[in-house]
Amino acid sequence: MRPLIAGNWKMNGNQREAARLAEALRGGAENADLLICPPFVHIHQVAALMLGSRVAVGAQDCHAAHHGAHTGDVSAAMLRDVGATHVILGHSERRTNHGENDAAVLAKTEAALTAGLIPIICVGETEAERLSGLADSVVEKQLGGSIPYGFITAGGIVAYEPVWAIGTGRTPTDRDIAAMHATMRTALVERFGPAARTTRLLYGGSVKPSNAAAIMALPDVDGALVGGASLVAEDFLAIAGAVPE
Ligand SMILES: O=C(COP(=O)(O)O)[C@@H](O)CO
Repeated sequence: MRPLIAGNWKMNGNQREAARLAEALRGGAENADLLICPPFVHIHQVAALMLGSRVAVGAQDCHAAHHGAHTGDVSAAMLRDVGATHVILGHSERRTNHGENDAAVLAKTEAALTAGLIPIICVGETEAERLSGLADSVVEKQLGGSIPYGFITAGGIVAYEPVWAIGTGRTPTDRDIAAMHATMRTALVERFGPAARTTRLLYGGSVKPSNAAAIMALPDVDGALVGGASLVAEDFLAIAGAVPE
């Protein structure tokens, strides 16, 4: 399957910086699909700039409700309306800073699917959980609790992001990444059947140009979710360029 390199811009950039970064990515990449996920306030502008390009635009979160009295929140339908096609859900920063649990991620994922957005569900263990030998069971529980039926056929995506690798410059060994992706594939196929063999499984956590080729070559790694390096166009394109042909 064609890999996906997704950039999570997190809470960075003003309008001018967002436009400049988006323009620099407009040409896309040879061997991978590109997705960029700006902050909510830049999605409309960036989606307009990307019209007619091979680069998709997504959001970093959505509310579970379609509309209503939810001060400060944004619905999946609103995101679709301003040009988003994807939404990241259950990122560890949302789970930690906003207390989101698997049930909340499940509800948001259902809302995203209803609105016609492709969800990217993030899962991953803390360092303490890995050191205790709990990484597999933590990720399997997150997958079991946050993925609804309909996710696989809608092209839903899963990102394995060990919490301790996010923004730290540290990554699991290639062997550990491959093992976790195999675990996730098995869990998805057991639950959803053979269709889950083509579900994209992304790796995220300190992906950069220097380690992208090795990570992208691993079995069951179908792309990357990139944070810091996605804010520098040359680095993001270099990561996309590291995808094997
Ligand atoms: O959080 C993520 C990884 O961030 P890095 O800065 O690449 O470690 C992931 O969601 C991409 O944003």
